Amino acid sequence: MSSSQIRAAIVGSTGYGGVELIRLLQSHPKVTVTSVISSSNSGAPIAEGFPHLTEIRTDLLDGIDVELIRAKADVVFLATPHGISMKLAPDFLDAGLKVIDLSGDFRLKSGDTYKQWYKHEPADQTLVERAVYGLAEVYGEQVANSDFISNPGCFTTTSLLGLYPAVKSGWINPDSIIIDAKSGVSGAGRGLNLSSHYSEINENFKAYKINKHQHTPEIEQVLTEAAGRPVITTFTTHLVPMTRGIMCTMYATLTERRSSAEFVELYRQFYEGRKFVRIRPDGNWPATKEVYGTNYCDIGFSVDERTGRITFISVTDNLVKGAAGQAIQNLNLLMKWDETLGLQFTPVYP
Ligand SMILES: NC(=O)C1=CN([C@@H]2O[C@H](COP(=O)(O)OP(=O)(O)OC[C@H]3O[C@@H](n4cnc5c(N)ncnc54)[C@H](OP(=O)(O)O)[C@@H]3O)[C@@H](O)[C@H]2O)C=CC1
Ligand SMILES: CC(=O)N[C@@H](CCC(=O)OP(=O)(O)O)C(=O)O
Repeated sequence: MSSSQIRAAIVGSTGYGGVELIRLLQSHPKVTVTSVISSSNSGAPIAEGFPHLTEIRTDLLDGIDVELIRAKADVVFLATPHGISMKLAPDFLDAGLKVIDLSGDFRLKSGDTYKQWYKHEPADQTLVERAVYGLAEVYGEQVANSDFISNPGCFTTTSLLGLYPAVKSGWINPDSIIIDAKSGVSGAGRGLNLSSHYSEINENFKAYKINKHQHTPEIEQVLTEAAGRPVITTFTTHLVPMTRGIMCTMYATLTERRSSAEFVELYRQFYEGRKFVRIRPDGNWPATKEVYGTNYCDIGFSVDERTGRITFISVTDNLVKGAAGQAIQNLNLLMKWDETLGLQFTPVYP
């Protein structure tokens, strides 16, 4: 292994986020996965539960052993549930590892807000402040100067990439924003629960966590920073009978008369040089299949002159840009590599 390469460990490697990290990192030119970790199944070959991973080099699941992982890895991804990441991160950071956490534990800067929305005690405030919020296209510079990244939520990434430039520029009234979000079922993770059974989901379309979704304060935290004043928003999530994909349809009132073409230009300038955000031309709106299996976020616009409102459509693959892909993009930024390393895929289509 050349000195420009690093070794990665994945905790929660038997979940959807962890398995996606394994898949994507197999083709990363500078990262070798040296430890895949399971809290419930250590010692077993990973291919036992995931036959599609038969070819991967590191095949035996390790347990959670900080000393062992420190000896084997330079960076650790925590693809673990809320409440668990906050218990694991301190020891890995103390051991000198870089940590990229996919959970919500370090995203909200206010412990009271975390407690209100996640319904359990927040992480240690010093660690919360140390974590850089890894919305890569917006906070990439801070990511590059950190060793501890809090990867954003999947809905949050999709919503914020679609809204941030418009709020930052003052082109929309942030108080008027409504976010209507839909996700494929893998967004709920691999664990079994009634609401994601086949017969509950198939040929069904349902809203959930209305006005209670944990990504609401995360979205508001970033929009507040963009607007320079407090922003609250309406955010509704729906489950769609598909495996991967998120679409956020978002509405806001314009502060001045502007055309869709002007929004296209504003966004192209804002995201110039950022390969994973693709701005659609006027009159062209993205669909989830057009980003499937990739780290892209595609965004389209439609200004309605009749109502003075704009509709934004933003799509991602929840497991890639919404989770494992953005986590790797953040690793690339943190290592000061090209942010696209190991992430240049063409969407799977049809
Ligand atoms: N699915 C998605 O689209 C997205 C998920 N996320 C976040 O990423 C994280 C992982 O999500 P996802 O992969 O979907 O979830 P899954 O439920 O599919 O997997 C979570 C994994 O965490 C491990 N785990 C559970 N309890 C513990 C524990 N006490 N200690 C250590 N590990 C534990 C389990 O593996 P084992 O039993 O083998 O240890 C399990 O496979 C979550 O925080 C989620 O909110 C973020 C964005 C999108
Ligand atoms: C379909 C589905 O259930 N999705 C999950 C979001 C998963 C995710 O990105 O969020 P966290 O990391 O914040 O859990 C949800 O709505 O809670």
